Amino acid sequence: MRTHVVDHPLVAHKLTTLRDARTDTPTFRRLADELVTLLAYEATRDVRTELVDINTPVTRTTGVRLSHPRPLVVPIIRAGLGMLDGMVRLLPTAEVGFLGMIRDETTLEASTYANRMPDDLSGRQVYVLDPMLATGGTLVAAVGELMRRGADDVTVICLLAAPEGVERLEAELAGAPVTVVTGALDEGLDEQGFIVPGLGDAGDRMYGTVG
Ligand SMILES: O=P(O)(O)OC[C@H]1O[C@H](OP(=O)(O)OP(=O)(O)O)[C@H](O)[C@@H]1O
Ligand SMILES: O=c1cc[nH]c(=O)[nH]1
Ligand SMILES: [Mg+2]
Repeated sequence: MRTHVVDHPLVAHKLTTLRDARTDTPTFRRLADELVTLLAYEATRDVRTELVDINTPVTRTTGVRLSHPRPLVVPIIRAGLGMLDGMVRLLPTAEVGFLGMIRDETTLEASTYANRMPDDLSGRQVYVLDPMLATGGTLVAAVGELMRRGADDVTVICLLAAPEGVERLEAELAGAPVTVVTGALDEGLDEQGFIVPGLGDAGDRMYGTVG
């Protein structure tokens, strides 16, 4: 597994406002959307392309276009849904699959309550969207489900990651073809499993719910 922390002043600037407890829900959503396009720029560096001949108004030339099979984008419901529009704006031909997952706030165990994805993911580039990589339980389970369906090229895009979560993914997905792209690697987790300094509960802040 490979981890890439995107070191860019615009990412740091937007993350700072996202973290700020005073940031309201509409602004939080807008910033998450903007951040995913910046992170996706880095995460799609190896997206598969093919050569294509076109005519410009001046001459014939060879360019590139996204190739088949189409990439698959998988937001982890709920909070990951807030990253979907920004991602498909960059990859308009992508197919979208869905995983609904919730972390038990006491045991910190992740469970899946919705699963709507293509059966065969072999040969597909898969981009998983989840703003928070905390203990890593959610993403270990999500990537495991993708690999059971034959996925062999998975990129996870997170807004924030904790070192504990990255280490768990490295341990449990050792040797798996997985890349994690994150806007920041934070200090760690608190006793409730929240990322520190973090931004609180991403889903609640994204959708205006409490608890
Ligand atoms: O790395 P982990 O310790 O598993 O925690 C990370 C998960 O927790 C949050 O989801 P949550 O369970 O709060 O669901 P929500 O998106 O519906 O709020 C977050 O969006 C991740 O999916
Ligand atoms: O800090 C955290 C950890 C898990 N899930 C969140 O939404 N925030
Ligand atoms: Mg939540």
